[in-house]
Amino acid sequence: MTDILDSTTLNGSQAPPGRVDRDRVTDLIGQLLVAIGEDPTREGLADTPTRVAAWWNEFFSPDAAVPTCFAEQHLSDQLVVVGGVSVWSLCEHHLLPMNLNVTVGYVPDGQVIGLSKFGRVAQRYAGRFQVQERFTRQVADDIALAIGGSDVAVAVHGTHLCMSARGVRMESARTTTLEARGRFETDPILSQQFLTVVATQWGNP
Ligand SMILES: Nc1nc2c(ncn2[C@@H]2O[C@H](COP(=O)(O)OP(=O)(O)OP(=O)(O)O)[C@@H](O)[C@H]2O)c(=O)[nH]1
Ligand SMILES: [Zn+2]
Repeated sequence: MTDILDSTTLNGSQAPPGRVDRDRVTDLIGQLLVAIGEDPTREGLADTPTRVAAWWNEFFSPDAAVPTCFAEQHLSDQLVVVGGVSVWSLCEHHLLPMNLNVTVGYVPDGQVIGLSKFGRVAQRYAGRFQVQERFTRQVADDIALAIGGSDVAVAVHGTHLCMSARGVRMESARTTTLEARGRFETDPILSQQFLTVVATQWGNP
């Protein structure tokens, strides 16, 4: 397990993905089809390598800028929670999809973050090979950077196809990760308020 979850990959400093060589991927997918006993020239598969290469190109997100913030001097004590941010990533152990349902909470201190940016931050880190724990930390890091403070909480509810559709085959298994920083770590009332909103948003999936 150590090589899967070591401190290098969990510390949020993962390099952004590089450029996809679509011609090479197309060629390799054709080879993969042969290797698993298929005929890549048959009608139904003829365009599959090109489509799969297009998908890999689409999957890897470009690196994004720091989220836009707006000055709101009078706001310094309000809990803001943005939920329903659902993104698809790929687990880096099996290259199978994971759905990550993200809820972010923060306390503005003189500025607020543009609401769409929570989705953009989540998409940025979903568009690479991931483990849920690292994704959760990376989202928290970016939001903390944007607000220039540490009062940030990120909760992620994950469904991993590598656990549901193969291997141990537990369809209902869900993984929850929570990164609570600053006042979300030290203030039990704020923490409870955030978790109550999270529970309300997630319902009983
Ligand atoms: N901690 C963590 N583990 C993950 C995540 N995604 C997948 N995994 C796990 O990564 C592990 C890989 O284990 P291995 O023993 O190397 O691979 P495997 O033989 O295919 O394991 P099984 O999935 O148990 O069949 C599995 O336990 C997966 O459930 C994730 O986001 N976080
Ligand atoms: Zn996996």
